Amino acid sequence: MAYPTRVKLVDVGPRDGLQNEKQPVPAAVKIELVHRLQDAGLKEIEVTSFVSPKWVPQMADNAEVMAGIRRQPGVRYSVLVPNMKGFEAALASKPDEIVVFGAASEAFSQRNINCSIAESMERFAPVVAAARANGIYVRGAISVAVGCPYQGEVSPAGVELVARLMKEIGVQHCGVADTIGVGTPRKVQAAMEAALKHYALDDISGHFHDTYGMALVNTAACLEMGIWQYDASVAGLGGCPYAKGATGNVATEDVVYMLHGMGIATGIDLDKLIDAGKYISDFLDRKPNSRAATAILNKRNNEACAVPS
Ligand SMILES: CC(C)(COP(=O)([O-])OP(=O)([O-])OC[C@H]1O[C@@H](n2cnc3c(N)ncnc32)[C@H](O)[C@@H]1OP(=O)([O-])[O-])[C@@H](O)C(=O)NCCC(=O)NCCSC(=O)C[C@@](C)(O)CC(=O)[O-]
Repeated sequence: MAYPTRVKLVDVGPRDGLQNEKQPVPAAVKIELVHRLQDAGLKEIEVTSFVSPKWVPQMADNAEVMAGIRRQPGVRYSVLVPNMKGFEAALASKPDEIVVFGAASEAFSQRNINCSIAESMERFAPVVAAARANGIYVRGAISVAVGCPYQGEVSPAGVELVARLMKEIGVQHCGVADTIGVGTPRKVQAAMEAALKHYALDDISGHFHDTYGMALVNTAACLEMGIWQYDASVAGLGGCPYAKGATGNVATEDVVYMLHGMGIATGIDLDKLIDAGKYISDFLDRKPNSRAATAILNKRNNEACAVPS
């Protein structure tokens, strides 16, 4: 299949990226990050999650962050929701999209959302119905689609099962997530093929963490299948609090650099995106975890230091 000519990237940095940070990140900083991402051309931003603050304290300011965003026409703002309590709170903040998140392994489902896969679907079903009744689009995320920190290998059959269950309860989009970044191209393609048994190509996305440095090559493998929607996190922020040892998501800057180099449009201004990544990295007192951002920031510094002849 030919590569897509255009790719949609969802920046999950404000949510997936920051949820695991130990230091408090003020709502104002999260809001500024969202503003910088939309100014860089991101058309979908995963802003926060309406989960239990006892489980993920960093997202406790969800309503404040959603209320503080200067919404830009054409940009979609999504939030994670695990149950009806979360949905009711999220609804008041007017998201364009909600994300219900299940897992392809029983062990991860228990650790992450404290219930079995079957129970998670029972919880999600009324959430999905209520969201759709309110005109809110529903994405589903299938975590640990190629490997689980508690179970080990995850088979494509596990992904297919969760994709089928999500489809049956009315989830409109299926995100296939390599939560701990253990996937390699053929394994990731097999997980995608499993999801494709229940979702159309246009309703599937990839979400890759970069623990083993495989996220870009896995993205390229999915591009070969025609998959044109991906999550990524500015400055490579992130990690799931219930997937110890996993590093951040693939850096949005690296994905944009690769796609533009392949002649694939994203609508994103790489320089502005790098500035957004530097903004949040400076706040967190670290360097952006992006090879492309590091190279371009070094180039900028060298140019600034160059002595005119
Ligand atoms: C799902 C629960 C809530 C079940 O947690 P539980 O303890 O089984 O829930 P419960 O219904 O028994 O309620 C216990 C307490 O939590 C409260 N509660 C219950 N629900 C909510 C809510 N929505 N918002 C706020 N509070 C809530 C509830 O009111 C009660 O409060 P208490 O009476 O003790 O004071 C919990 O396990 C949880 O919050 N888990 C979230 C874990 C999480 O956010 N993980 C990271 C996101 S997933 C991810 O990062 C992966 C992804 C998507 O990026 C893709 C990938 O890479 O894999």
